[in-house]
Amino acid sequence: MSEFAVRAEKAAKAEKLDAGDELAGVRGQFVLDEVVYLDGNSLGALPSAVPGRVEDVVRRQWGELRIRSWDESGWWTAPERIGDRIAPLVGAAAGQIVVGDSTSVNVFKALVAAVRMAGEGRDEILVDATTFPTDGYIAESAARMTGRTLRPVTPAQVPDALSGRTAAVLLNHVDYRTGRLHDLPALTAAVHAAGAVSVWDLCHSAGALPVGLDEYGVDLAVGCTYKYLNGGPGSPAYLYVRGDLQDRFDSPLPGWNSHVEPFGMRSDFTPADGALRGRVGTPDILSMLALEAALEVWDGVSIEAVRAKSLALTDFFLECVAAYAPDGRVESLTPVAHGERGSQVALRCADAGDVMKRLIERGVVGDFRHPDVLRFGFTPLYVGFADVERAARVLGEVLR
Ligand SMILES: Cc1ncc(COP(=O)(O)O)c(C=O)c1O
Ligand SMILES: Nc1c(O)cccc1C(=O)C[C@H](N)C(=O)O
Repeated sequence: MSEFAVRAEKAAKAEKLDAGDELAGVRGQFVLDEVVYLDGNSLGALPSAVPGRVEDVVRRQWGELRIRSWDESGWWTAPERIGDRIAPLVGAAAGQIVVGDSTSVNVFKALVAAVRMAGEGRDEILVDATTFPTDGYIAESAARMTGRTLRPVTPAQVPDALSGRTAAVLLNHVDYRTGRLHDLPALTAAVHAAGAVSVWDLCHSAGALPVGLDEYGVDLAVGCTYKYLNGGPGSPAYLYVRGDLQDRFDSPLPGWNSHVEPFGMRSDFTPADGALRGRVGTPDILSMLALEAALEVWDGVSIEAVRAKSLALTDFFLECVAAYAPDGRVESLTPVAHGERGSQVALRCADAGDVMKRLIERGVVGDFRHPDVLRFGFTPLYVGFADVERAARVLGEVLR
C-alpha cells in the first residue's frame, strides 16, 4: 500500500472509532486546545468545572465565610467525603479511603502500618525493584526505621521471594515506565498466602482501569489524583485501608486530625475509628476542593467503559506506529496482551529525548523518561482516535 493509502485507511478507521465512542462527549468537560495531549499519566488536563469552583472556594468560602467554612462549607469532612467519591473508581466500598498528603507520604504511612500489622516475627519488606523512585526511597527508610531488611524484587519474582519472613510487600499496579499492568489479584493472593500484608501504589491505574480493591482483598493502597483523576498539579493523594483492618491500622504519623476527638486537645493519642485514622494534619483545602470539582466528570461514567476505550486507544496507537514509524526505529516496551497493559504506550528509542522535544514542538505532547523511553499516556475521558492517528503520524515524520 502507498503511504497515502495507509494514511487514508488509518484516518478512516479513526473516524469510525470516534463515531462509535460512547465517551466522546466527556471531552467537552475539559479545557483543551489543538494539541494532542498524551501526558495525562503525569498531569491530567483541566476539567472545566474547576476554575469556577476554586474561585467560589477562595472568594466566598474563604473570603466571606472564613472560619465558618470548616463546618458550613464541608471543609472538615472533605478528606473522607472525597475519598468516598474516589472509592467506586477503584472498587472500594465507602468508608475506606481518605484523601490528603502526597503519594509519597501515604506510601510511608501504609508501609509502616503494614509492617506493624504483620507483627514482630517478620523481618523483611519486599519492594518492586522497578518502582517509581519515591516508593523505593520511602521503603528503604521505612525498613530502616522499623528494623526490617528491604529486598527489591521484580513483581514477577514476588511469589518466589515471599516467605514466613515477609512482613509487607509494596507493589505498583501499573509500571510508570513500561506501562505494564501487574496481576493484582494473583499477587495479592500470594502475599496473603505467605501471611504478609500487601500495599499497592495505584498512581498509574486509578481512573484508567478497574482496580477491584475490595474484590481482591487488597490490604492497603495509595495513589495520586493528578494523573487520570485530573485533580491538578500537586492535588492530594489518597490512602485506602481495608475496612476489617482499620482497627489495626497504627499510623506512623498520628496527627490531631486522626485523633478520635480532634478538638479535645488531649496530650494522649487515641485514634479515630475507620478511614479517618489515615488523616494527619489540616487538609489542603484549596487543592482538595479543586479535586472534588474535577471528579464531577466521572458522574455517569463507568470505569469499565473507560478501560474498554483505553485498550482500543493503545491498540490503535500501536497499530498506527507500526504503520508510520520506520522499521526498527522504535521498540514497544508495553505488553501486547490486554491483561498486561495499563493506559500508556512506552516506546524505546535511542534519541528519545530529542524526539520528544520535536514532537512537542509539533503539538504532540508525551514525555521522555530517562534514558531512552518515549511515553504516551491515553486518558480515555478526553483523548480520541483521531488524536491517536495524528500523534502516530507526527511521530513517524519525526523519526524519519
Ligand atoms: C508510581 C508513582 N508513585 C508515586 C509518585 C509520586 O508521588 P508524589 O505524589 O508524592 O509526588 C508517582 C509520580 O509522581 C508515581 O508514578
Ligand atoms: N508528580 C509530578 C510532578 O510533580 C512533576 C512532574 C512529573 C510528575 C509525575 O507525576 C511523574 C509521574 N509520576 C511519572 O510517572 O513519571
